[in-house]
Amino acid sequence: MDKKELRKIVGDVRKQNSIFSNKSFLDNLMVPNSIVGRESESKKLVDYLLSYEKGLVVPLVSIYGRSGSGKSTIVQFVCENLDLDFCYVNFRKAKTVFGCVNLILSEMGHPNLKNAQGINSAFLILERLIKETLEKSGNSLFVLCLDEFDTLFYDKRGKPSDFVYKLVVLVEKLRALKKHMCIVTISNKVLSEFNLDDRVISRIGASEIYFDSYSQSDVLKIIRNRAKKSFLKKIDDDVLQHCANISSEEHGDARRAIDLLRTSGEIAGIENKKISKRHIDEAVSQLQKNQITTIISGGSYHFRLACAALSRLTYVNDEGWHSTSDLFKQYQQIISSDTRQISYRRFSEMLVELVNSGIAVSKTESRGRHGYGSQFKLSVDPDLIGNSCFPDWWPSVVESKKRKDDAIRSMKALKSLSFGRRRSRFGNLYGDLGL
Ligand SMILES: Nc1ncnc2c1ncn2[C@@H]1O[C@H](COP(=O)(O)OP(=O)(O)OP(=O)(O)O)[C@@H](O)[C@H]1O
Repeated sequence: MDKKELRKIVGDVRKQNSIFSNKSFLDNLMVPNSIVGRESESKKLVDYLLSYEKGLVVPLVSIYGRSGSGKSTIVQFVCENLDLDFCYVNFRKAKTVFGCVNLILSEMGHPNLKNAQGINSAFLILERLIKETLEKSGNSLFVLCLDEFDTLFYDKRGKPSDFVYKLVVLVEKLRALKKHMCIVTISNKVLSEFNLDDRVISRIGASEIYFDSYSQSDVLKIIRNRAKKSFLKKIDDDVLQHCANISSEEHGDARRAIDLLRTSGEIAGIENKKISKRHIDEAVSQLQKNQITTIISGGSYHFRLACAALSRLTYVNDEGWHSTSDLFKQYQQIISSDTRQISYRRFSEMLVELVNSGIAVSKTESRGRHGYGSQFKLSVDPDLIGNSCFPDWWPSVVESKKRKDDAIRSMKALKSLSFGRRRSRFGNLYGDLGL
């Protein structure tokens, strides 16, 4: 790249941003100054937390619901506006249980620990940091918010339940000092779906707050508010409605709506035009492409093979649902001969990862006397997945599909031709027979 090319990139980016007055209102990580609705969920959380004023707070509150339903936002908004100390951590970046502990420590200003230092010493440090924080502020309640709590349970070798147990023990230790701590877990799943030990379940109780998906009109209110603050010119309401409709197709998702609004603004900015419905539609495909590329580039070689196996079967056979065993066979065909295969069991876990990342959906189906088995279906375009996984290999799949389709077409043509010929040769006979 030379200076001229860089100048062009800078110009394009400025153009892209030209229609915004303040893009920070379209940042999904920012906690807004005001919240649309969600009074009853906020009240429930305040009820749980403020019960410390009467001497007892529940050790754990589980917040759960669909993505983009405002869980993280409401938890942070409530914590920021009450007299308490809190630490908000998103586990998304952690790969192990120990990594999760390190994320908490780092959020509290402590350098990362090495695995060899062990989880017990990590918890001793955490206890000290929490006590110091409460002493410094004079507050009596510390809230530990653990977002994307499910990540903890992806660590098959670690002991997620033990991690939660240690946190609950910490709550009890603080209680003995007349200080309080509440763990707030945030996830798409209900707590009972996690594999927690009985000793943990009996201690944490069942304090849950469910966040229902937003309705289309809730989403519209949220983006109307953001659009007013972030764009230089007013956006037509039918464009905002289109954006809210798309973001509520599956379930009301405020995050998706805000992302769509920002991306369509960037596309319209490059074209130097006002945002229209077309820009929203283009943003839909651009975001999907970006999301898939991020997931796939972050996945292991075997994860990409699992994606490729599902894409190939879907694309070549024009079929939706595929069993684990068919997908495993496909995986074995695609994998390069010099690479060691993963086991069938590990492969089925990988298919679950595919579902968790939103690339596929699954269902359980009866196989008669062979019990029940899982079936998987791609939720995005196979061409997009195939190309993102193995761009050198995918064209050969497209080519083989083309050959297969051509062969089917020729067969059909041949059949109709031979039938036509037969008709013409026996035309009179058919006619005489009234056929
Ligand atoms: N009630 C609301 N009022 C204003 N903005 C909201 C509201 N609910 C959600 N948002 C905005 O929508 C986006 C997504 O919200 P949030 O991250 O809280 O959802 P979530 O339920 O935690 O999603 P996920 O499960 O995917 O983490 C954020 O930009 C947030 O500011």
